[in-house]
Amino acid sequence: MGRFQIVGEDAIRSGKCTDIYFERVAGVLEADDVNPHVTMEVTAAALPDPWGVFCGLDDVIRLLEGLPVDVDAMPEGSVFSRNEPVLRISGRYRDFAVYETAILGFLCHASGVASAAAHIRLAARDRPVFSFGSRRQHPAIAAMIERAAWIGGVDAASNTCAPEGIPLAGTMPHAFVMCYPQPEDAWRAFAREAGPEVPRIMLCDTLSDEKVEAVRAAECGATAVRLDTPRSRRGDMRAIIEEVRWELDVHGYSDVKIFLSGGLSREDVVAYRDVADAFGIGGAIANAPVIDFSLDIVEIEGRPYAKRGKRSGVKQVYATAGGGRVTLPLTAPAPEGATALLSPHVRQGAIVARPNMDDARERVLSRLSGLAREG
Ligand SMILES: O=P(O)(O)OC[C@H]1O[C@H](OP(=O)(O)OP(=O)(O)O)[C@H](O)[C@@H]1O
Repeated sequence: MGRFQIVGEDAIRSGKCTDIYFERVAGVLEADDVNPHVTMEVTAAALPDPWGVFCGLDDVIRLLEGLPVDVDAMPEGSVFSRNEPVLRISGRYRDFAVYETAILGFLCHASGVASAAAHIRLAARDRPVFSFGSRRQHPAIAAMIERAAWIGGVDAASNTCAPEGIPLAGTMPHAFVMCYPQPEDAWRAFAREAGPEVPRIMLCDTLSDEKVEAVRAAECGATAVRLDTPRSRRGDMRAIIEEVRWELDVHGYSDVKIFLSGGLSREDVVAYRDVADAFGIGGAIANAPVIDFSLDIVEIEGRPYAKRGKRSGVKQVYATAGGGRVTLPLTAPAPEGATALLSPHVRQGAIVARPNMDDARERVLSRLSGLAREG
């Protein structure tokens, strides 16, 4: 262990970050010379919503690279439903059993964040959504959080360790405003000194009423005002936003946008999307419930075999020509005009297809626009 309570990449990669029961049974299997060829599938038996967004595959592939296994999976950014296999691994059990903990950890967490981001992206309609929640999670996983949020459809992320290519967004902390004698001094300084690429979004709730500060910030050069108070206004927030909008308009600042943040939930986004112009979302994305994926044997030595509650046999998920989805045994003929969703990613340890973050995001956004059209 180093300076922080963090498990290093080497420990994860070598299978040392695992549940102890895998190590205990590995010794038993080895002593008995038992090592069957198995296929295991990743499925979620229940979801917090009717659909989720599959994410975390990139890390799983990097983890399994070099092992004598085959991996087939849906592409990252695929929308999936309960009981649909999103990934399958084939190989000799002892060769990869110890990685189950890390495989599920990668997928459960990233898919939970991506799913929450996608549901909020859908709820926000045309309003921009920014990921502000890396401070709600361990800093060691900030890149994962921001990548999953980006794939889920947010428009930008706040953490400077977000993977390259994700646009960064941020305004100013309350502490910055409080470093100056008055908020106006802080806003003027920001308007004067921040780089030309930085939007002049002024935080307007530090000392006075939001509508008073909003008009003053507009006078100091704000292009948008950030209201970070929904959490503390206990049900009056909509009236406050409308009042701020009114005051900005009557004072000649109808082009100044209203940016909302602070403890926002998906329900808040629905409630305020007609009066707020953009949303900064922290915990509702970063602290999303994980997807409860499990990794189960469905075939041993070519024979369908599964524990109670799981369907035996290797499966394929098809997107049908009519826009539906069906899960069938891999041995069954594909429905006419259907597209198979699980495709090869690793063959005997060699990566044959690598996820692309932006393609994954496009996949989500395209599905969300379909869902939005369906209403
Ligand atoms: O509330 P969440 O949705 O989880 O989003 C993260 C919050 O963190 C920041 O506020 P914070 O009060 O921590 O700091 P600040 O006042 O300096 O911005 C940011 O302004 C959001 O309000």
